[in-house]
Amino acid sequence: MQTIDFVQAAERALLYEVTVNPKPGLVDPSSNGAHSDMDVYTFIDSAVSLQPYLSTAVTLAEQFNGNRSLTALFEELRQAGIDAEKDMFNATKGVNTHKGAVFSLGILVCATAYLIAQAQPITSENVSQTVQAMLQGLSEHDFARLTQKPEKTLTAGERQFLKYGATGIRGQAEAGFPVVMGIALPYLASTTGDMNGRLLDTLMMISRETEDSNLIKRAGTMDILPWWQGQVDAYFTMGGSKTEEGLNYAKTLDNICIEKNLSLGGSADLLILTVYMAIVTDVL
Ligand SMILES: CC(C)(COP(=O)(O)OP(=O)(O)OC[C@H]1O[C@@H](n2cnc3c(N)ncnc32)[C@H](O[C@H]2O[C@H](COP(=O)(O)OP(=O)(O)OP(=O)(O)O)[C@@H](O)[C@H]2O)[C@@H]1O)[C@@H](O)C(=O)NCCC(=O)NCCS
Ligand SMILES: Nc1ncnc2[nH]cnc12
Repeated sequence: MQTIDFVQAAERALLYEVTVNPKPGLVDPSSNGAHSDMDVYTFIDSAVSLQPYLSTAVTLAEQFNGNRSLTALFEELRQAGIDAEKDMFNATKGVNTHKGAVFSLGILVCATAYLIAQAQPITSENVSQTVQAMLQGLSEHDFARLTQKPEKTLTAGERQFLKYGATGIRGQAEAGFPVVMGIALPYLASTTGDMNGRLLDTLMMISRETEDSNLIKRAGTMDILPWWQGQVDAYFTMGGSKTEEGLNYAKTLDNICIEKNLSLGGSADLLILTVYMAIVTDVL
């Protein structure tokens, strides 16, 4: 059986993501992007605050009675995730750094620890299938009674489901994270060069393929998605992180995002998941 420190892998993934630069609209060591209330130190504090929760995700998986449905494992994890969100907000003094990651990374840590506990290999196919089994019926459950919820209390993801039918993070997770497993991880594996460039290009690739509810919320329209795809295509046409022109364009995109108050929080979360998977499958 493989010996993997899942918590360390998850912490590395959180810290690698915030370090990558220049990320358009997002926080990194050279820019706070379109976020006036946080910086890279806020993310370090947030990442460290999640350690106990990530350990709990491993323990829940290891102690799970395999005769029950995996949806029961997710329900236990979700309770722990709600507490972890509070720890995160305490650590960041109320700023939302890793709300999406608490959910998504917790699921991946739990799914990978479960596979090892069941003496199964960690492959993207196995992880994706385990996640799908854990989250079966999630969108239907969460979106079922939204029309009865007071308008003011709706989250960005809930609003976008009602307005556009976009299932956001829930849809992505329930499908076993296809952008991570099918696009981002193979893409990262195919890249060469320095770590920062490889991860920056992977983030840009992810953002091209994702309905990022953070981007849609900030823009106030789904029309932002084709516009953003055009920007990413221009970045890659210039050679991406491999050329000075491409890197300068990433900086230009950061300035455009700051000016338009746009951010790619959902894509950043998917990069965290991709790095986590890359570490536990020896791609990185
Ligand atoms: C399922 C939960 C994630 C809760 O979902 P919720 O409906 O509360 O939130 P969403 O708006 O759907 O988005 C959650 C975060 O997921 C990230 N994300 C967005 N799109 C995707 C995607 N396509 N794939 C993966 N991940 C995605 C994103 O996180 C990042 O952005 C954050 C900032 O975004 P946002 O929250 O929109 O913005 P604000 O904080 O308001 O500030 P501004 O930046 O706009 O100023 C950043 O932190 C990243 O992490 C989305 O934010 C889960 O939390 C859950 O299950 N909660 C418990 C709920 C529950 O059980 N309720 C009980 C009834 S069922
Ligand atoms: N680097 C980052 N900047 C802003 N929001 C994020 N959510 C996850 N990572 C982020």
